Amino acid sequence: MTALLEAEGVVGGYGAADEILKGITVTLAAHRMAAIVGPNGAGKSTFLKAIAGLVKLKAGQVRLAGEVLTGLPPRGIAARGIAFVPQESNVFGSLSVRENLEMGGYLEPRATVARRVEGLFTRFPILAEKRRRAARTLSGGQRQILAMGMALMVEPKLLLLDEPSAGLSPKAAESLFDGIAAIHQEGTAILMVEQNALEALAIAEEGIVLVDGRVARTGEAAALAADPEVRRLFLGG
Ligand SMILES: Nc1ncnc2c1ncn2[C@@H]1O[C@H](COP(=O)(O)OP(=O)(O)OP(=O)(O)O)[C@@H](O)[C@H]1O
Repeated sequence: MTALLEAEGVVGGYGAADEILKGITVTLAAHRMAAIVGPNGAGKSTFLKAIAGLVKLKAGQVRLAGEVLTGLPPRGIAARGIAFVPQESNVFGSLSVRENLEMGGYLEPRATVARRVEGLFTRFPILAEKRRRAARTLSGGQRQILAMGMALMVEPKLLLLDEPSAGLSPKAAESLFDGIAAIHQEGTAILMVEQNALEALAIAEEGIVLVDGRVARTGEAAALAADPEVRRLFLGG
């Protein structure tokens, strides 16, 4: 079986600091969910951006279903089925919830957009309830749901989530993780970077521990979360 996502020997970073990622190899099968965890500054967010085409690769390759993505602009990568939800500024504050969702699908035919918006309203009743409200009036958790909803408007094969629970209360984070688990159960592959490592590993199937730009451990998420050495060395106890 061809892996959905293959990152091979990925080296990259920003400007002069072009080796934040020091050779990362990761694969993800279709419909699977992996959580990327590890200490601050390990390069977790940078790795997601490298997959999305927002960080230039100095070496290595990224493939989706066997097709090489390396060198494509972010738009080209998105068109092939990868949707990236950044940590911040991921909704249009002055637009309504419905308009934000419509923006997410602006390249799709109108009837498709209408159908998918209705589907998201069913999946996330809070979005239906607030459909006419400006996105800036939503709570942090609701805004993250909306940002994921916008990404889902193109029915991506792979959803990249950059610290979706950042800044949320524990209760809001829990509810957000329920939403992410539901999206995954409906068949979308997810690669998620999280500070809330144990919560993320609890809903993911696979775990990837990044430390200083390298893969320190990979494995079944539940096994990693239960491993005392992983907890002590990489997850802060
Ligand atoms: N736009 C940028 N320009 C230059 N350096 C950056 C930029 N963004 C991040 N870095 C640096 O890259 C390194 C890795 O950052 P990254 O955000 O990927 O880490 P992380 O593992 O996601 O950790 P955190 O949870 O703290 O965000 C850090 O040293 C950071 O200072």
